[in-house]
Amino acid sequence: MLLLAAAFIVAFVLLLYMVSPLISPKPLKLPGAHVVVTGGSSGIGKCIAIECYKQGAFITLIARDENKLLQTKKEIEKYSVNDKQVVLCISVDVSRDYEQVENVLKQAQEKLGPVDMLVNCAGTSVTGKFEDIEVNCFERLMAVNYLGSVYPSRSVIATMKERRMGRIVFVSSQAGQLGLFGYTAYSPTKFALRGLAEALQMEVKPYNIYVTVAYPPDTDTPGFAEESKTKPLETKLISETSSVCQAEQVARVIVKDAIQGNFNSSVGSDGYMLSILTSGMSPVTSITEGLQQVVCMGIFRIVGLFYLGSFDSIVRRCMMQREKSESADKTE
Ligand SMILES: NC(=O)C1=CN([C@@H]2O[C@H](COP(=O)(O)OP(=O)(O)OC[C@H]3O[C@@H](n4cnc5c(N)ncnc54)[C@H](OP(=O)(O)O)[C@@H]3O)[C@@H](O)[C@H]2O)C=CC1
Ligand SMILES: CCCCCCCCCCCCCCCC(=O)[C@@H](N)CO
Repeated sequence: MLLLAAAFIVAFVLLLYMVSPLISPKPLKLPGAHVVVTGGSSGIGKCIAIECYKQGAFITLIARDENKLLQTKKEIEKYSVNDKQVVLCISVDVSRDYEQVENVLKQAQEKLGPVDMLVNCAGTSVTGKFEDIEVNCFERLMAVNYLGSVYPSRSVIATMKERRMGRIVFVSSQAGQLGLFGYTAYSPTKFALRGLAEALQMEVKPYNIYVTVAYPPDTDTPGFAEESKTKPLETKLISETSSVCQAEQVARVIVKDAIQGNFNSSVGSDGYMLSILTSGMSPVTSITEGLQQVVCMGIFRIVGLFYLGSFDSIVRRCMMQREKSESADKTE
């Protein structure tokens, strides 16, 4: 009886593998492709642009600061693999005005052809206690991190559907998979990208367009350095649970997953566990991935509960420390 059950499971898994080409997309060919990277003038976005350029792509960089854009263009051009490659720079705020974003993307497509891959990486972060964060920060972060990904994506999707091909990448964050002390303004903007990505993927899959959501851990970038200046102690201590990654490494993983059309992109062992644990009703792009989720989810929840316990104790310790030093101040 047991043997029969085992044989049945093996046969079922084999069957799944036989149909797996049906759900696994064909890899995108980067040589000669047009890749647009918002936030391409710094940090993770810059490294994604370099990674694609090294593989023969034509690049459009989008960000606000023109000087930073030009400087990055020069830096990227050092990695050219043929003399036809172009790096185009566009200075625009991705979160201000939809028409403007649509216009500049039209111009970019006139120059470098239709967009094969759009990487939404422009983003920013503010940390602090809920009551200490200015109300307009909640609006600004939602505008830049969320709407700033909606606008460029909406601008290129019609052409991608016509061509029956394309890749759209959203750069979320580990803070888009779980909420942590200090991230009340930032986390929701990154969670929002996941909802957008799931709904959009269901719409565009029949058109052979694949959506990737990347969840990087803390990564050594100018943006991270800026964020660290005002980070609450709790957030720092909790984040130290996982180590800081290099932007080059994060970019390599994101580009690889986007080319393959993987819905999920994570880095490191914490990233792996978090992605399995929070896979919910997100689409799968390989049988192996689905099986890993089914088998590991329960175990990772147990691991996760220990993490949550340690985070709670960090927060409690910091609170008691603060109260102690405050009462010491008063008695002085
Ligand atoms: N570094 C980290 O620890 C992590 C980062 N992330 C996410 O990765 C992305 C990149 O982060 P990181 O490399 O650290 O960021 P950086 O601050 O180093 O770079 C941000 C880039 O986005 C551009 N940008 C910011 N706002 C706008 C805007 N309104 N319109 C157009 N461009 C804009 C910036 O250029 P300019 O200012 O000139 O416009 C710059 O090119 C962000 O979405 C971030 O949330 C996720 C997880 C971890
Ligand atoms: C089984 C479950 C394992 C859970 C492990 C959890 C580890 C939590 C560490 C979270 C670090 C927060 C990253 C935010 C990065 C970010 O987006 C900003 N730095 C942007 O500037």
